[in-house]
Amino acid sequence: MSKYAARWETVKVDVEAGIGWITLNRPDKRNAMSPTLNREMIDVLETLELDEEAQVIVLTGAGDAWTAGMDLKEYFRENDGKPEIFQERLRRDCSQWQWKLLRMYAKPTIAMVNGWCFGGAFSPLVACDLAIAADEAVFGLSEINWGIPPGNLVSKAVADTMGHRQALHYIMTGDTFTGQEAAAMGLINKSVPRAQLRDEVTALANKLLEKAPVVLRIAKNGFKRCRELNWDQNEDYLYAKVDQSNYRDPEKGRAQGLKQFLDDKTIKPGLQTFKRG
Ligand SMILES: CC(C)(COP(=O)(O)OP(=O)(O)OC[C@H]1O[C@@H](n2cnc3c(N)ncnc32)[C@H](O)[C@@H]1OP(=O)(O)O)[C@@H](O)C(=O)NCCC(=O)NCCSC(=O)/C=C/c1ccc(O)cc1
Repeated sequence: MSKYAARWETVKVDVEAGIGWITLNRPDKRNAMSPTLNREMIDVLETLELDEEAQVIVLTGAGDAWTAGMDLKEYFRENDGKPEIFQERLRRDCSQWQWKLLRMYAKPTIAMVNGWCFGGAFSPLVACDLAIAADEAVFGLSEINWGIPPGNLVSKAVADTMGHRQALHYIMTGDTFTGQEAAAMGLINKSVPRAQLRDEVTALANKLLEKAPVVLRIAKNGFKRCRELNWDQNEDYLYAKVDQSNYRDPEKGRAQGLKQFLDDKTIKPGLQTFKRG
C-alpha cells in the first residue's frame, strides 16, 4: 500500500522505484481543478520535494482526463460574489502549485497527458520540465468558448512553447488539437499511443534517475531563468550556476564524469551518461 494512501482527497500519490506518480484524482469531474485540489497540490508538491524516495515526479490524471482545466463550478461560480480578499487567495493557491512551485521544482517533472487537457491545465503542463502525451489526448484553450480570456499564466505558457500564430489561433477559436499536433507544435516533447504512454514516461524518468540530481536541477532551472535575461546577464548568471553546481553537487559528478572518460575510458559522454556511485 502506498505510504500516501488516502492522505489527500483529490490527488493520489504513489512512489515506486524512484518515481513519484501524482494523479489528479477527480475522474468523475474530469480532474477539474477545484479550490480543494489546488490547496492539496501545494501540499503534495511540498511533501514530495522532501521525499528522498521520489527523485523524478510524474503528473498525470485519473480516467480519461489529464485535467479539464479550472473547475467552472467550484472555482468560478461558487465563489462569485465572495469578498475580494477571498478571491485573491483562491488565485494565489492556483498559481502557487500550477507554475510557481512546478516551474522551478527541485526535482525533474514530467507531465504525462493521458487525455483531456483544457484551459488552466496549460499552466502546469508548461511548468513541468517535460511533457509526453497520448496521441489520443485532446487539448484546447477553451476559455473563449465559455466567455473569458485565458487567465492565470496560460497565455504566457503557450507563448513560451507554441508558435505565435498557432497560440493566437487556439486562443481565439477554442479549437481542439490532438497529442500528435501538440508535439508537432512544440507544446509537448512527443506523443505516443495511449497504450504505450506509461512505459514511455517510465523509460524517460529512468533516464533522468541516472543523472546527478543537483546538476540536473541547476541545469534545468538555469535554462528556464536564462530565457528572461539578456546575453551579458546570461553569461554571468550561467557561469555562476556552473560554479554553484560544482560546489553544491555532493556526488562530484563532474570529477566522476571526467575520470570515467579520460582515465578509465569506460564512457563516452557524447553517447552515454557517467555511472553514479
Ligand atoms: C470535453 C470535456 C472535458 C469532457 O467531456 P465528457 O467526457 O463528455 O464529460 P462531461 O462533460 O459529461 O463531464 C463529466 C463531469 O465533469 C464535469 N466537468 C468537466 N469539466 C469540468 C470543469 N472544467 N469544471 C467543472 N466541472 C467539470 C461536468 O460538469 C460533469 O459533471 P456532472 O454533470 O456532475 O457529471 C467536457 O467536460 C468539457 O468541455 N469540460 C470543460 C472544459 C473547459 O472549458 N474547462 C475550463 C477551461 S478555462 C480555465 O481552466 C480557466 C483558467 C483560469 C485559471 C485561473 C484563473 O484565475 C482564471 C482562469
